[in-house]
Amino acid sequence: MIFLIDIGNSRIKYVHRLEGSESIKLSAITQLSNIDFSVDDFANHFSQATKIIVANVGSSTLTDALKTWCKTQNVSFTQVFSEKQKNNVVSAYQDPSKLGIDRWLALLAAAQHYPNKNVLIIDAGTATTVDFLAKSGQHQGGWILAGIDTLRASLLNNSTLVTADEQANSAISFGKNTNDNVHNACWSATLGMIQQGIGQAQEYGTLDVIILTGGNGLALTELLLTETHHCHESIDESGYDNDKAIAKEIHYIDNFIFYGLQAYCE
Ligand SMILES: Nc1ncnc2c1ncn2[C@@H]1O[C@H](COP(=O)(O)OP(=O)(O)O)[C@@H](O)[C@H]1O
Ligand SMILES: CC(C)(COP(=O)(O)O)[C@@H](O)C(=O)NCCC(=O)O
Ligand SMILES: [K+]
Repeated sequence: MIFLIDIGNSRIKYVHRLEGSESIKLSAITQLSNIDFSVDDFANHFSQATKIIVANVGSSTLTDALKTWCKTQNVSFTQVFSEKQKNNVVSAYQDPSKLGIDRWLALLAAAQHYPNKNVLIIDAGTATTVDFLAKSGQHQGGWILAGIDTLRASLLNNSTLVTADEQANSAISFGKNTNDNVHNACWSATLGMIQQGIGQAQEYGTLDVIILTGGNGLALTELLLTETHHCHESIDESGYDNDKAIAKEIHYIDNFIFYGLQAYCE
């Protein structure tokens, strides 16, 4: 059984490939907090593995241990790294090896799922990243912002009277207590970056697809759909659409980077 593993700075996520007859399907995602996962867990999770393909943006401790474990179990181990080019995708980075492998894999997945389309990718995890892939396959770069939880933690760790709960549902209305002021600002700032990213992407022409993924991807997709007009809703008296559609398609895909990892299975 082939396992595809994505190690982020907060959570480890993995799927295994369901070798079907016609097309390769992926299992549901298993998601574990990094603090709840260690060498002792490998046998529990990967005992059926014949091959492991891993992408890691965290410390190498886990991947070093996993590589050793695979050797003892006679399991094939491959760790993937960002490249200058793969298939028709070309990295924008001056040093392509420095682009987060999760971002690189999402670019490959976007090119495979939406060929010849302008695609904006938002991966909302420990950090919220934005990447723009032009229809030519040329990555145009992006942004890295502290993720929703990271924004909140940075504020709490650097102030005295500011307090906030661990998690709160996503909202961007003005808060009337400290907790809501902190939480709603994190969501509003992140949504604002996404809206700025849409504007930057539209400089390259029609934005065909927006993909959101990552732990906070679903909440941000819902916010984007409700808070931003995504269709021609208002025509002013001059008859001009004064509200350009932001994209033809907006999708939340929770296991998006695993499709990019698939490109390294062959
Ligand atoms: N059930 C959950 N467990 C942990 N984090 C969650 C959960 N649901 C949403 N999140 C949010 O997702 C973020 C982690 O997303 P993820 O994409 O797994 O991060 P990374 O790839 O950086 O490890 C957390 O910071 C938190 O804000
Ligand atoms: C920005 C990231 C930390 C996001 O990772 P995550 O939020 O999934 O932990 C990761 O893509 C990364 O480590 N990037 C390297 C720096 C760069 O992409 O320029
Ligand atoms: K991630």
